Amino acid sequence: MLLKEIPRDTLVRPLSRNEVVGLLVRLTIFGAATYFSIKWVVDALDPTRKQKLQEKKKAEELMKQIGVEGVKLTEYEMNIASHLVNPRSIKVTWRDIAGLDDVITELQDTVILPFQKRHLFKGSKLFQPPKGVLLYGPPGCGKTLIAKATAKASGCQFINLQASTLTDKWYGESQKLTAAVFSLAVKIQPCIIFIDEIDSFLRNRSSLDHEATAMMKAQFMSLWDGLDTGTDCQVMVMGASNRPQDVDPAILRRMPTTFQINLPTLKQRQDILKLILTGENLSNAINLKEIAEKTDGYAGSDLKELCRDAAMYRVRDYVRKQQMRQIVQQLKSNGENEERPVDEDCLRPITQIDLLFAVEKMKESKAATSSEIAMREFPLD
Ligand SMILES: Nc1ncnc2c1ncn2[C@@H]1O[C@H](COP(=O)(O)OP(=O)(O)OP(=O)(O)O)[C@@H](O)[C@H]1O
Repeated sequence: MLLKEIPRDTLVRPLSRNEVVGLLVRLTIFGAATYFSIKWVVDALDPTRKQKLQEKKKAEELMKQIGVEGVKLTEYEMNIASHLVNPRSIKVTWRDIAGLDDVITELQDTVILPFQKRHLFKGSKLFQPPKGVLLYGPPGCGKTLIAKATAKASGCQFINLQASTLTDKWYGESQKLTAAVFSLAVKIQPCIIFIDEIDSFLRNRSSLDHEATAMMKAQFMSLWDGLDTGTDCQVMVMGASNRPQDVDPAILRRMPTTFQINLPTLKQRQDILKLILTGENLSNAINLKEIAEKTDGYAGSDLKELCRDAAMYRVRDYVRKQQMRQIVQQLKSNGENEERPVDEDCLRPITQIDLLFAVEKMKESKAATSSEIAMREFPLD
């Protein structure tokens, strides 16, 4: 029907109440349908939608596990929450760390006590847990172990933040995620934000930095400073680094509490070996001091690898012995194809010779890798 065909009276007369209500209902339905259609199209076009849904699900499960319920999280906080570690699920305790008693005692006094005895320190800015702690030293010496044991002992929530979580995102997203790290930590406090290899994440700022990276670092620092405002804020950033000299000095200033975790001394190596071999079937003639003496310059992770290797020799021996027995049994049964069960069913104990073999093997592989690195650093042509 054309507009001019509509009677003039109908056009100029005021609308009745029912007509206004009907118009409003139609407009509302149309608006809602348009909104949901656009939202559906935008969601369908979002390349990260699937990942976001997975992260949301994981985050919700983790929040439930750690007993934080009824806290409303934004989409970005959900993303960060998927990196939460339930302190109760952490297996590492102080007893799993050998030779670092001094570091552990100091950590207990300066970091864990203020978290555990919150009521004693309430209201005082001086007795808050430090806002930043740095663990530094060569690789494989127990920094990650210490961070995990700290989270377990303090009972704090633990955000295990990977640099890539913040840096791999689209332009602008990394800043929103950085903000979410701190806002989430405050919502679920007491909380430790752990950043392994902090040197690669918050390294010396340079003019070569991408604009987004530079902004993210500046924002990280200002949010970190913001934690200082409340006396009851129980959030701490804990960084671990093999190369503290590469960490931005402005970041280092924010981590005044530092713990140096060096390569283990002779006594510490002996303690680490003893701990690693606890519960294993060892021969009586084991002399761990001799092994510790032969492993100068080895990290805790090297000692673990060495013990694993030593333990494997007896497995190889066992398998060979089994094979020999089978051959002998087959020969004895004069070609009868019948397979007899092999009686011996346990491994022999780990011996000193196994450990010494493992030391020699590791020395060779260390020499080979260091000469390979030297070749890479000083190419022949
Ligand atoms: N003091 C120690 N006591 C017991 N085990 C140790 C100790 N130090 C290292 N280890 C062993 O070495 C492994 C690696 O240690 P960890 O990951 O904590 O080292 P890291 O210093 O964080 O190394 P990276 O810098 O490479 O991350 C541990 O899982 C543990 O088995």
